[in-house]
Amino acid sequence: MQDFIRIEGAEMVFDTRKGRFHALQGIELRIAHGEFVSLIGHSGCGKSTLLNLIAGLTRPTQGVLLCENREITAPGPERAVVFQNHSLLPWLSCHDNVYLGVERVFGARESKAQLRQRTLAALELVGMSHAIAKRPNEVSGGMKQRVGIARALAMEPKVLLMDEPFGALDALTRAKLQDELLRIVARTRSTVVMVTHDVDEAVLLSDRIVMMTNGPAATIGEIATVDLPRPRDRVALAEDLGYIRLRKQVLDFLYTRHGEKRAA
Ligand SMILES: Nc1ncnc2c1ncn2[C@@H]1O[C@H](COP(=O)(O)OP(=O)(O)OP(=O)(O)O)[C@@H](O)[C@H]1O
Repeated sequence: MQDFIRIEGAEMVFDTRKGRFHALQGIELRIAHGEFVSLIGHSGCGKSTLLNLIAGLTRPTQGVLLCENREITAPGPERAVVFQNHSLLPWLSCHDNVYLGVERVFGARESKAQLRQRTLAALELVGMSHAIAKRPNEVSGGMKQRVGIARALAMEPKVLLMDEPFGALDALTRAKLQDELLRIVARTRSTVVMVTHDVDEAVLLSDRIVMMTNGPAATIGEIATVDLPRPRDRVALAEDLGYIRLRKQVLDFLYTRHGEKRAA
């Protein structure tokens, strides 16, 4: 399998007012084209820091990150990011929020009609065709998140980087969007790297789950391969022995072997 993203010996040290803070060390990871990889670990272990390195929003203090054999040195349209809080522009309609991203990527070579077509197709993919004229404050949290995902998908990124994309949603909306993401990714065959705190979400969606140790100097502790067949059905999986085993493997890692350190 050809590596699509390669992370070699990545380390991240932040300069803070209290001195240097060693967030990540010795990160080695290879992600194949079309793979869905989750990053899971306790709060503050460095999941977002690692995602930001892949996004090119920050540079590692040591090591190298490559996307298709090219070093990642800055953000690029081939690596779209979806954040927990949708980050839509409040003064633009849902349509225009997506259109803006589409225009940035394809505006130089495509007509306005083509750009509009891309925008509408992406909004349809996430089930938001009915609300294209609404502004973000006129739709629910789950709908805003869908528009954020549509904006990222419409830019046809080679990799979708998601930082707890469903973290701010209620459990039912979250389940619905997870199922939708499963369908979308099956259709688009996107490569996805997703940060999550949610063990069930990680097992349901991923091909591999990257479990991170606690910081400071967090690193990859273990990687679980999720060999459950797709398409996956959350209700059927609840009784699947493979699913239960994987869930336990991640829970053991997080709570038995790498329990969160508590202040005394
Ligand atoms: N710009 C920064 N400057 C200084 N320290 C930082 C910076 N960004 C992150 N950190 C520190 O690095 C560590 C990892 O942070 P990060 O946000 O990556 O963790 P996380 O696993 O994503 O946490 P959470 O699950 O709570 O979102 C934390 O201790 C955080 O305080």
